[in-house]
Amino acid sequence: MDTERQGTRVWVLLRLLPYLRPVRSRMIGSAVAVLGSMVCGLTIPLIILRILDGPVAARDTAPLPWLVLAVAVLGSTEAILFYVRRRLIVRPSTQVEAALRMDLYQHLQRLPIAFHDRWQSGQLLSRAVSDLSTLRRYIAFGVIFLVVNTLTLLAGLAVLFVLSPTLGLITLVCTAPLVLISTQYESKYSVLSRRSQDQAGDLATTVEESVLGIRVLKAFGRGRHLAERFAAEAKELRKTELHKIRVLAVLWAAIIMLPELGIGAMLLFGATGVVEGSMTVGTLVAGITVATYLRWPTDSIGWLLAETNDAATACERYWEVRDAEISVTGPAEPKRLPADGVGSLRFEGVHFRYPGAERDTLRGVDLDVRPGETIALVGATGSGKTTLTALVPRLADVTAGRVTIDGVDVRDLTLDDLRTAVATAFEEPVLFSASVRENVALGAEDVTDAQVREALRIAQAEEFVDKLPWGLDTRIGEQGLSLSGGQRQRLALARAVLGKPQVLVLDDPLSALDVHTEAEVEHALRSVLKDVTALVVAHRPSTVQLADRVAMLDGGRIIAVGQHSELLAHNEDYRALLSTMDREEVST
Ligand SMILES: Nc1ncnc2c1ncn2[C@@H]1O[C@H](COP(=O)(O)OP(=O)(O)OP(=O)(O)O)[C@@H](O)[C@H]1O
Repeated sequence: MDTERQGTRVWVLLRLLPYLRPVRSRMIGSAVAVLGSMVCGLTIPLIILRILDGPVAARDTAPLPWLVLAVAVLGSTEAILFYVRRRLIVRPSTQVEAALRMDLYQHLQRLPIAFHDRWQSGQLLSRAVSDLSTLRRYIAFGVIFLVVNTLTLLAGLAVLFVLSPTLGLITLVCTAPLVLISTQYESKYSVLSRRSQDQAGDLATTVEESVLGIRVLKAFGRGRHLAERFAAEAKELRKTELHKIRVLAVLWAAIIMLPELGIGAMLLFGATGVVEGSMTVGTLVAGITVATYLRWPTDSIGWLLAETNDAATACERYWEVRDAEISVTGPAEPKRLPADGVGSLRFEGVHFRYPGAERDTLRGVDLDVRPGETIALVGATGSGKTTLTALVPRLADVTAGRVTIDGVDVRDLTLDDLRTAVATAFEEPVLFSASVRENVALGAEDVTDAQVREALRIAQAEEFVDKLPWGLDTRIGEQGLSLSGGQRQRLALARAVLGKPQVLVLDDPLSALDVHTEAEVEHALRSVLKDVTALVVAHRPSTVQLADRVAMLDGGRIIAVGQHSELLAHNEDYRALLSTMDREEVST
């Protein structure tokens, strides 16, 4: 890895510092505790040396109890400090993880729809969950042990050199290659381990898809095709797992062999030294004990460096999302909607281009939706209807031109004011696993039951909600799966009208419904649209019938505006479009 890249990786980790600041005393305390425990561990061999070269050599047991007591005290302190480290670090590491996760979540809420269109939800989920746990583990363990184990290794080698340069040199000769080998193999292992996780994820997706899509697969007789895909993926995963085991086998062979060779060499040179009188037994035993103590710090360095690598990758993935620009923001000097506003909605010379697209999706749209009027937006698929409606609540911003409500550019309003004035319902009603009340209020504060009931009444949903086992308190499952399509749509409409918005933007609420349910929702829509300015994307002639006027979009431009009957009588393109809508309706 080149130096510049290394530098960037260190930088992404350093960007965590502001999150660590509030917990720095506990982190430092934890590092000091673990350092203290290592010092205790390294001091014990020195007392063994004193025992062997003192009382044992002199055959004098008098100082023995004190020295043994010192070993016991040092041993217990080592254990207690280890415990203290763990206690000190648990809270800060989870606190940092929670703060990072909260900031990520808030950022995701504020990022524009264009961002969410580009990113797979699985990617965001894995960053919010597994990458942040990797970081927590690194903060709680990796970074502290990387520092402390390096210091212990250096201190241990220094002790060995002081005891006997020969023993020090032997340990150094065995330790250096071990650190190198483990660093190299750990990074190989971490690449393989990432690959096997990805492959296991792909395998799980194949299983999930084949279970969810079992009807389609059976109906089309494609079970065999998927089984072959599964077998190929499982084979790849097995290959990676075997590769992982081969890498681990080499690594562990080195981890076991090199220190044992070192101890063999120490025994050879040390025992010769003892026989020749150039080394005491105490020095030899203490040297071997220190060398044995250094095994964990030595073996772990490669693994801790790999953990650092993983943490830097997790961090990079985290900042990638956090650095994504929030392009839709409130204005520095917001304006207010006029108090006597009537809810007129205008598009003036609106252009819009999706980020990265080569041409504009909307190319100069002018449209005036009068107060209280409902305009149905029709056009061939891909003509830009949904895109145009997204500009009103600022799910995206115009590239040129402007959208105004009562003469005020929507970009001059605070996002809160704008989203109080404009309510939206989408073609696919999204409901959350919560009660009916919570789904309708959707986090709006100070909403009374009477208001929720009124919204349900307007959306013709009160009757069926009252028949649910716990009325407003009935929890509806994820995506409202326990409700019918028409019921879900009516709840989404109730949500839209709850705050009595001045402007309603609806993406055809009738399009995904069967004929019977459509009638129920159509009834609801009539009631919802009565007193509000509305722009409704229409995919069906039945939706068009609900509107006062119709605007026809073609290739990102409005090509005709007028009453349905007028357009039907005089506009050839409109008649052609309606006949395709009719055909689609018959075929659904
Ligand atoms: N996130 C996006 N990034 C790039 N291009 C997009 C994006 N979303 C839509 N488009 C493109 O913009 C054009 C207009 O799409 P839009 O969804 O507004 O059409 P529509 O008229 O609502 O179509 P439909 O009737 O099928 O819903 C299409 O060509 C589409 O491919």
